[in-house]
Amino acid sequence: MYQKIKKNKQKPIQYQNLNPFKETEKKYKFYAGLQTDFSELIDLNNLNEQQMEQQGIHKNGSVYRFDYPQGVILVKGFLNLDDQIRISKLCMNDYINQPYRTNLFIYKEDENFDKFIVHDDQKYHFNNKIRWANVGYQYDWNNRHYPQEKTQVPDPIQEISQRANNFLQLQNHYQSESVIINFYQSHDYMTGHLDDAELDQDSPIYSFSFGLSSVFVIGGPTKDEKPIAIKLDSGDLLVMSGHARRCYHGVPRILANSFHPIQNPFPQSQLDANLNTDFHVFNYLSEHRININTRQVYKPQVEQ
Ligand SMILES: O=C(O)CCC(=O)C(=O)O
Ligand SMILES: [Fe+2]
Repeated sequence: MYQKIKKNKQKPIQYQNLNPFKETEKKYKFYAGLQTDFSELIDLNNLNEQQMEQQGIHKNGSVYRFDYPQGVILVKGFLNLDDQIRISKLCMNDYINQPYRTNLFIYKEDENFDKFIVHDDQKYHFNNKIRWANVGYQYDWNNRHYPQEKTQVPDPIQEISQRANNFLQLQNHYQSESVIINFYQSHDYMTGHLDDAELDQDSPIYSFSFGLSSVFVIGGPTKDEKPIAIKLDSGDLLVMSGHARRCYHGVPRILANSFHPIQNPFPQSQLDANLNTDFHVFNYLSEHRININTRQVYKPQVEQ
């Protein structure tokens, strides 16, 4: 199911008796002038072994498996910076064009939208009205199902999906069939939802993060279960497998000023008149977040 990425209206929700899921979303949302308590946010860069044990998190190299919700797996730094820039550039330049679809195409606001354009050495432009793009099987909004028609999932996205599945060995055959690419500005958020449109509710969702870090919340099959909140950084792979595939999740917060790759590929000394698009993509990523999540819509042909 696609969720509209929403602009933050900057007003705390006032209702009483919020369910536990909404309560957590509210806690992490950005409200101008209000401080957020991040003390319960799980940042795997900063947890020691004892804290991980207390929270039911099992580490093996860069892979973190969660007891709750069962089936959540986070691989830190799964994609290196080159991959992050290469794939983000494709999202911004290619995957927003026909035959793929975006929210603008569906809502017919403006089909001749601008795409990512480098104006000059210093500037880039991306039409921020584009909130999401969909490649692969196209979800039919009017009839609320996946139609048979489909575009091809582009090779670079197939490749990272296969790489994720091979790395974690979650199932023998994984076919990336429908992919949503979300574009977030720094005050955007995505409300809690289930991804329940796919007939295959058992194959994992592989979800890749690019650019600004975010607060990702995931709870249970209803909003009555209190979710956990995990910090996702650029390059991370978040997996919703098994039980977690059917759990409510969302992104209540994008964290401003949080994109700090260890090595800067564009040191000032190398910046000259030949600036390439990669530099602009890098700058875009320091002010925005891109998420790619891939689903298998139908059951794999070959049984496990
Ligand atoms: O942006 C994210 O990390 C999650 C996106 C998501 O849940 C979705 O597109 O269904
Ligand atoms: Fe989702």
